[in-house]
Amino acid sequence: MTARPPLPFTKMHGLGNDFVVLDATRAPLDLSEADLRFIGDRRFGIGADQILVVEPARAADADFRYRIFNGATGEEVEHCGNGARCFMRYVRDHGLTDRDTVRVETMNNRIVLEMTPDGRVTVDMNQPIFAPAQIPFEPTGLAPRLVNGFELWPLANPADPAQVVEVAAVSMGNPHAVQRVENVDTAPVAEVGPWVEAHATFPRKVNAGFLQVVDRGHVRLRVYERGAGETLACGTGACAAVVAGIRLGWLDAVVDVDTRGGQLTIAWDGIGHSVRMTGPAVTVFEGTVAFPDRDCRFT
Ligand SMILES: N[C@H](CCC[C@H](N)C(=O)O)C(=O)O
Repeated sequence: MTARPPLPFTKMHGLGNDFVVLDATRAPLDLSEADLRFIGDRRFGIGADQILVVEPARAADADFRYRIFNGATGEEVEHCGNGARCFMRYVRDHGLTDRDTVRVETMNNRIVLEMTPDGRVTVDMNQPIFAPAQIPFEPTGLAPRLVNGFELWPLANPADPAQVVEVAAVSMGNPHAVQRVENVDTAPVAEVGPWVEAHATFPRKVNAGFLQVVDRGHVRLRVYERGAGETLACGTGACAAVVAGIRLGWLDAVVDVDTRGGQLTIAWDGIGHSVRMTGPAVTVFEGTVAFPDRDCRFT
C-alpha cells in the first residue's frame, strides 16, 4: 500500500473550542470517517473538537463552502459557530480572500463572516429555527410548559424517568436543547448532558446547553456537545441559549455569554431577524499530519 502524502493543517480555537482546519479549495480531500477520527483523536492524532474543511462555493453568490466534522465521531454536522469565526481568520491569513466580509455556504444554511476592527469576527448566523420537524425534535407525550408564550419541553431520563429536565428546543442549523440552571459551576453537565444528547425525541441527537441567567444582558453557559462531549465553548450553543432566553422573556436583545473558554456577544432582534455572534478566533500552529498505515486502530 503506497504511503499517503502528509496533509497540511492549521490548529485553531474559538474560546478553547478547538479545531483542525483543512484547505480543500484546490483539490477535494479524500478523508474517511476513520481518517477524521484519527485527526480528532487527542492521543493517536492531532486532537480537535471539530475538523473544519474549506471548500470552493457551489453557488455563484457565495465565496466558500464550510464543512464541519465532529472530531470524536468523524460525523459531518450542520454548523459550528466558533469554527465559523476561525474559518474567517483562516481564509484571510491563508490568502484565500482579502475581503473583510465573506459569504459562506454550510450544509443547510447561509452565513456571513465579517472581520471587525478589533480583530474579532462577527458572524451573521442567519435565523434560528423553532419548527420541531426542522430541528429535528419529536416531542412525545408530555405537554410543554409555556413561559412567555414559548415552550419548555419536559425530558425524562430514560434510565431514571423520575429525573425530568425542561428544555427549549432551537436549531441554528444544528439542534440544541437548552435548560436553565441556577449555577453552571454546579450543574450536573457530565451526568445529564449524555442522556439529553442521546434522547430519543431528538432523532439526530442534540447539543445540550446549561444556561445560568446573571441578568438580562449577561449569562453563563456550558454545553455538552453532540459528538464531542463538553467543550470549553459552543458558538451555536451560545446563539441557541440567548435566542431561547429572549423567547422565554429572560433576556434582552444583546447578551454577553460567559463560557468556560471566554466571552461571546450574541445579538438577536427577534423572530424574522438573524442572530449575530461576535468573538475571537485564534491560530495556534501550522503542521502536517501523516496518516497511520492500515494496521493502526483507525483503519
Ligand atoms: N457539536 C456540534 C457541532 C459543533 C458546534 C460548536 N462547536 C459550535 O461552536 O457551534 C453538533 O454536533 O451540532
